[in-house]
Amino acid sequence: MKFDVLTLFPELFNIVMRESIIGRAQENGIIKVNAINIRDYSKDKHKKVDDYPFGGGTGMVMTCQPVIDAYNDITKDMTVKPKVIYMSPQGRVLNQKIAKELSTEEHLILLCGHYEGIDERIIEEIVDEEISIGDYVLTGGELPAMVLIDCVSRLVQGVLASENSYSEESHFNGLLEYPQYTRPADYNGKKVPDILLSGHHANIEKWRTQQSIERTKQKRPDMYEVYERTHKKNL
Ligand SMILES: Nc1nonc1C(=O)NC1CCNCC1
Repeated sequence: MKFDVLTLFPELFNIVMRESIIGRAQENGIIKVNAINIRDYSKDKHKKVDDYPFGGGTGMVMTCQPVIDAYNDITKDMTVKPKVIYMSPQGRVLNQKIAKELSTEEHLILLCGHYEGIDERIIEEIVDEEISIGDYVLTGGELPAMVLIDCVSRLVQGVLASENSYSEESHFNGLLEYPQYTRPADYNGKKVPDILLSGHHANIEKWRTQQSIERTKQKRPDMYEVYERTHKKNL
């Protein structure tokens, strides 16, 4: 899976996306993150990429020309144009279900805004979808793009050790994940639940499912309500 990222700060991606699981997935050729510097496409003699908003107002707006030319350049030889996602607080809020959907795409182009925002005509011209990482406002779209790349990439086959790595995680099955423990079995008098030391896998699985249901009910009643509706008979 390939991510082309249109950004004013490509170095952020070159540093963060070469570490840990995502970095290894890139080394193994399973995913590719290609950051493109929008500023390189500016035709302004000072390489400007923003300007004052028509109608007044504070802050600056990213101009059309560099972004559209960057998009046209990276897609000029593509017969099938990849989906373009603009990271924006106005988009649908990213969740595990959306991440799963996006993980089936071969190629995505992510557009990172900066300043107050981008000229609306960019959205009209090249953007297929806006996605938000939450209802708050950041200084740039780079962190949201990295969040999306991370949560989508880990669902791509071969990135994690096995599918089991995420199939019981929070949000994957509509529940929050059960509590996790590792050695030592007794830490400062805090003991690991005996069931986890029993070696009885069926009982362990039952306990874990019950723990997931209970903590979802307690921490995310909104999620629990959906789970209860769809699993009424089993509860
Ligand atoms: N929340 C967000 N999810 O995706 N992008 C988000 C965001 O706050 N973007 C900023 C909005 C103001 N201009 C700079 C970028």
